[in-house]
Amino acid sequence: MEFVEYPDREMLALMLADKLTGQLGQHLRTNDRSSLCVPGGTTPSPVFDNLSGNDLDWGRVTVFLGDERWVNGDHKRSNSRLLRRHLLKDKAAAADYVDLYTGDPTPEDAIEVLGQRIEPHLPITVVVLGMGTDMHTASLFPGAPGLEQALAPDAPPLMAIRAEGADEPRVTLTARLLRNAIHTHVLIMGPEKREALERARKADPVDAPIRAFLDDATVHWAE
Ligand SMILES: O=C1O[C@H](COP(=O)(O)O)[C@@H](O)[C@H](O)[C@H]1O
Repeated sequence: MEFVEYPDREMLALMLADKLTGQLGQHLRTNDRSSLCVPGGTTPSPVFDNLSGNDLDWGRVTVFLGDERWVNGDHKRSNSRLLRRHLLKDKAAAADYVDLYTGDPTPEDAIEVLGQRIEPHLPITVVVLGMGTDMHTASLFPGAPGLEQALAPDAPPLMAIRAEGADEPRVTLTARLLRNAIHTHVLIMGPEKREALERARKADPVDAPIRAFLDDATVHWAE
């Protein structure tokens, strides 16, 4: 694991956005298309705001979330809503977006079609993961029924998750897809998440799902 500490959140947002742009651009030099998998939640919007204005051949980039909350796209807890407001605008409006919310009554109803939507964009070129203070990442929550399967090397591409720590049913990419990304970044801010990261480093992925991704990740942190 590489750990990068920034003097402040603004600097983190600027420098991480440039790093992601560079890695996607480099990949596009030798490939027709690149894929960018990003987190939702409360942390990444400043990174997205910077990223959306960066020069990149966005028309050859496919963007999707690592997880989605099973709510309408205009709901305030929708991760897609966050992306539409902060990432899929400006220069990045040209990117292709694969929405994980289908409008089906439950995420279980959509799992098969979502697998088909994501499959053409694998392996993920660049994944950015967030983390909660409970050490969940994407919607891989400690204690969630099915978590062991979602962490297994033979997991399906996506799974529906219903966890105590989550307010609504979710859909998540499984560890198999997320771990196979070419470049892996973890984005965390604040002292509580830094402490959680230290706990996760000593834990088992079943108790601290973010642990499954740390060995190959660059962790970006600012107070
Ligand atoms: O519920 C979620 O939580 C994590 C962490 O979110 P944050 O609000 O603590 O930044 C996020 O990475 C995930 O995509 C989201 O659905």
